[in-house]
Amino acid sequence: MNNGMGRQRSHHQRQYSSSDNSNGMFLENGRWLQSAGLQHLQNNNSSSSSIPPLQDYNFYGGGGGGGGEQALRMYRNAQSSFNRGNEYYSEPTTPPVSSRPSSQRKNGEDSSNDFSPGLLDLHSFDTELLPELQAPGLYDGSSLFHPVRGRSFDDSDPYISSNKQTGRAPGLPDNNFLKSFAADKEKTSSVAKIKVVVRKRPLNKKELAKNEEDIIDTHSNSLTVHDTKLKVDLTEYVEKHEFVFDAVLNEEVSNDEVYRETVEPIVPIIFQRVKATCFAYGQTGSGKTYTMKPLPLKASRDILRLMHHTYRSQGFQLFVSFFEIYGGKLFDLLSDRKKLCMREDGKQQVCIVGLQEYKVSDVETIKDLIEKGNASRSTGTTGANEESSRSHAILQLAIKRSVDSNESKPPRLVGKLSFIDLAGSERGADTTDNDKQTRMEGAEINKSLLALKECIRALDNDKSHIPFRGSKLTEVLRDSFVGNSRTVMISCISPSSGSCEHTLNTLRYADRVKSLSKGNTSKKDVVSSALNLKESTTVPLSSVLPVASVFEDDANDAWAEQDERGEFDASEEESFEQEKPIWENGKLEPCNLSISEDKIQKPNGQTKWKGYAKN
Ligand SMILES: Nc1ncnc2c1ncn2[C@@H]1O[C@H](COP(=O)(O)OP(=O)(O)OP(=O)(O)O)[C@@H](O)[C@H]1O
Repeated sequence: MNNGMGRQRSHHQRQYSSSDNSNGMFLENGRWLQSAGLQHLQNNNSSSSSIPPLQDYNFYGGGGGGGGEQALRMYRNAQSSFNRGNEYYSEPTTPPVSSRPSSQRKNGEDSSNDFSPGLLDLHSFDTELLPELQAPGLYDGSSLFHPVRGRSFDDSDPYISSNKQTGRAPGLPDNNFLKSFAADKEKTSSVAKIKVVVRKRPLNKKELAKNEEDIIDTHSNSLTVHDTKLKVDLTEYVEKHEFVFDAVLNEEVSNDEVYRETVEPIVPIIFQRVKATCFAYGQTGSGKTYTMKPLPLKASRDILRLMHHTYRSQGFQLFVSFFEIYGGKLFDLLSDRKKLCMREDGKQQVCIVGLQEYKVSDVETIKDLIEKGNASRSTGTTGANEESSRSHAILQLAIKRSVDSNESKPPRLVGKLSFIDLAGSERGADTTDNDKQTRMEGAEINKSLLALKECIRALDNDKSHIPFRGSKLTEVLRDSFVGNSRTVMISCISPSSGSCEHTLNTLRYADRVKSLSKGNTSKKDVVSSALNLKESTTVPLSSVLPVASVFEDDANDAWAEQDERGEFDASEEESFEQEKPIWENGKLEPCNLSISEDKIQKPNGQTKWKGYAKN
């Protein structure tokens, strides 16, 4: 865990930083905001930035003629130019977090412009999705341009109000709106249920100092692990393991690209009654927190953009909650680590009683909340990571809407996007120099990760009973795997030879999750396992020859291919299916893989393996 806000780095101490350490938090903001590509948010006084004129990019493909992809590209272009201009939506009427200490907040405050926490409980219907997205007159077009009754989001939106002044009707032209709504529905069904992405981090200083080698070769959506082993006669040989995923991101990929590949495609479908989850899995120190930390802020920025633009006048509201599971118990990270209870209602929906939800309408407030939550997380030092997450942290962005535009009733959940930064998993061997509490934490963490694996296995085997109750983590994750849900798993791996065993475990785990994907047949599973079996080939280390480094060039080539990948949709699932015969027919068939390997030594001690066929 690398969120050092307001935290001391004393060994074996759990730090529960209080949220009032805002100065430290803001000082540290810059570092991770930069990694999130949101450095413009660093200046807390920047809320006066002017709002750029927005055009209707018909984000969901309205306009016909394959407009979906084009619209998405235009939207992305708009986003990047928007970001380059260091501008973002802000709600000047929303007080910053720091001005409203939790002690002064009253539960149930319900001003749409207030930074108002709400309590999640069993009676608020929060866990049940709004049955159908019903914009008034949506399909008959009769009242498309009638603003919803009561206070809707755009009432306080400076951009929208300026539109009103210029006489432009709120809402999109009806044809486009209807088309885009229909396209939304299509879009929802076209996004794959489970997407598994692997991210390889660079070798760190410790690994370089130990002369550990980079044993992972990445391609566009596959990777090879070069596992050096010893025979009984102590001669070394290399075993190669090939894996195929939806995407493989190498050490040169930025957090922005990670977002584009993983979360960005699922943001729009949250408005279509979908619960989506993005979680990072991997050994301690593999980069889970580094990967997960920027994602919620980027996602909220896009959600707010959609709320302000595509879905304006629809009465959507965004709520943020942030809690952690530590030692099998739940703590509210936005409410002074208040202990929470998890309950199941009659419909087997999991409710977290007492969890504070904050209604938010600008990126700045969300940033402050995320900072506050991160500063309250439990971290500790393990043998493998100085700032290791000792908890599973769950940040949820919930989109809600008032029923029948009736503001007196609590808003109902439309969709939800959950981000889970899983605690680092450790082997017993890694814990030898840790104290008892750290070891017990490790055991608890391993238990929940094991429970997660059991659930995945049960789902994989179409078992009628899924052991979600095996841990708090799996109870929380339950709606990620069942019903109208989408899951993105980011498997983080270290490239170093010293982590080979962990890396293989992570990749096998990810392979297992991938096999849950919609449309995966047993045939595919067989192919998949056969694939990895066939491609585990051995090469004597004596054949390894040190030659000049071509590492940089190769990596760049690989990433030119990666960059050209379009948005993630069902066709990716299909292409995954379609790629199988290619694999079987020899593009990466065993003969290609068993050709002798050249091990190329880089000046910095990294190694580039060559000799496989690129796909
Ligand atoms: N892709 C990356 N590029 C550069 N540095 C990275 C990358 N991934 C991780 N790191 C660095 O590696 C270190 C460990 O990363 P991080 O804390 O995210 O690991 P973790 O998997 O969350 O560990 P734990 O499970 O113990 O919390 C951090 O210093 C982080 O900055």
